[in-house]
Amino acid sequence: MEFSKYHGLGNDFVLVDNRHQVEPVISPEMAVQWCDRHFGIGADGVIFALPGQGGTDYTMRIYNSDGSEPEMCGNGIRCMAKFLETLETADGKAPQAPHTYRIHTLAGLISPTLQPDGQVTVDMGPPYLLAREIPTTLAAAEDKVVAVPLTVAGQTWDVTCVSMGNPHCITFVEDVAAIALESIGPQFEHHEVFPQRINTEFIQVVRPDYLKMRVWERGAGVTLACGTGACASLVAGVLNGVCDRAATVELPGGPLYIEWSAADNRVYMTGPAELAFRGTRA
Ligand SMILES: N[C@@H](CCC[C@H](N)C(=O)O)C(=O)O
Repeated sequence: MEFSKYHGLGNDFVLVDNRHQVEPVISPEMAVQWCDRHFGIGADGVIFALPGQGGTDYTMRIYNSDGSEPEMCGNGIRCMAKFLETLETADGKAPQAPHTYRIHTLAGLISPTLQPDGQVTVDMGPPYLLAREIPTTLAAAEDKVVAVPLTVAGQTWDVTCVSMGNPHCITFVEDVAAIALESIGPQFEHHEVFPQRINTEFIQVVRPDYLKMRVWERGAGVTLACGTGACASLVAGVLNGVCDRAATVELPGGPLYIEWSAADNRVYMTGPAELAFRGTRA
């Protein structure tokens, strides 16, 4: 089976041309094998470019490296836009930048735009802020979860929860480098207050327009970048009054530019996506 390996700031994915059928061509169990960095191709997830639904151009589905299926992936959808550009070019229908794709995801319609400079800007839709939308039991169902105390590993953290279609728990800290992500991350991910598990971001506010972030991803562990996490963190920063509505979010793999528009309440993410290599998997 042919595949392409892409990454967005080191958050890496195996991309599969699945345009001929509506179900992913490999199972979640096979995705776990493909993602294995010693015995497989090595990736944070496997992404399938499927036929569109409900008037969209394409559908994106993704399996995390543990085989679970998240609703959305910000770095992944930038990679998918680049992958589609290559597939369409091979079909003799090369899109001219700026070009916007309408992509159906489990988080609804998401629209990435290929920019003339090679970057991809994604209309990530509105953030979801109510406890029932995250979901979490940290607050009453119709309340927002902003700077709510949560005890993890014997320490109390003031957390803010935001869904970008997938769930995120954000904590603002003095120094992101001091966080023991490998040990604390899994304890957030599997905490009983998060019935669908959670992605966990630690944020250091360098300036109101410049945030540093480290992430523990649900189903993937420590990754070099998380697009939905950067969007959720910017929204959390605004809700806590510690950052501007537009900011650069510096991740271990590099920077993303994020804006939460006051005009339309939607979050916009701009960043790179690169082909690493193509291959064939038996
Ligand atoms: N790395 C992604 C998010 C992938 C899904 C996440 N692990 C989850 O389970 O929600 C991104 O760039 O957004």
